[in-house]
Amino acid sequence: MTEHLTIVTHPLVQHKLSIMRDKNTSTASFRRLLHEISQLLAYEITRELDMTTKTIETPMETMDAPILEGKKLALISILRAGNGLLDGVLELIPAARVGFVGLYRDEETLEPVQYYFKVPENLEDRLVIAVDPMLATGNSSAAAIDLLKQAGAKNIRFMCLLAAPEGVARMKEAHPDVPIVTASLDRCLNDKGYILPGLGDAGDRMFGTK
Ligand SMILES: O=P(O)(O)OC[C@H]1O[C@H](OP(=O)(O)OP(=O)(O)O)[C@H](O)[C@@H]1O
Ligand SMILES: O=c1cc[nH]c(=O)[nH]1
Ligand SMILES: [Mg+2]
Repeated sequence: MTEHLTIVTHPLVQHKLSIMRDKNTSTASFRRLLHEISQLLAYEITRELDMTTKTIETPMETMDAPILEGKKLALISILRAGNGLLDGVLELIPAARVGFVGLYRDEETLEPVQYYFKVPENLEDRLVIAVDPMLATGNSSAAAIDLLKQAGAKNIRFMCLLAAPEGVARMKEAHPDVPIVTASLDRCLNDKGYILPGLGDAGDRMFGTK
């Protein structure tokens, strides 16, 4: 991908996102819509995957059919809210390897606190797609991508549902080589680091906590 930021403006994505933003939307609906949107974002983030061909026999004749090239992908969920995007993408790319980076944001400092890290081997040979619905200050995603690079990842893309301009700028400074695919670039952060207009705390809304 060449663009640093891609906003998926497809009407289906935007319609589903508006329902998710509504504070009266239930936990069950929120989770289902995030699952659906994850697949539409996956369609965009995988648009330029490298292809090769394989010779196959159709019932009619022989053909060189297009297939994905290279090693399998690695999908990395930034816990816990990343899991809301993970399953949908994994349905589309069932052979992908999966890793987890456990981070939560300290509510006072807005700095990420790491509690877990487990990723597939040979990250350097894989396309790595990191997923987290919210890019707010960018501290969590920048830290997660630091860890993935330390583990060897070289070709990384980041998928989120909502991005704040502050988070996009932070990512561009820290990781200019990591393209971001999002459903929306929102207005700004509030003084507690929440995205406006946003949708609240994605983890709490999808898991019914708080
Ligand atoms: O860009 P930032 O300012 O770092 O904020 C974004 C982070 O905040 C949320 O996670 P949270 O800390 O709420 O943890 P959770 O996923 O366990 O709910 C979200 O899922 C991101 O990981
Ligand atoms: O608005 C925000 C910001 C960070 N994390 C969330 O879940 N929501
Ligand atoms: Mg998180």
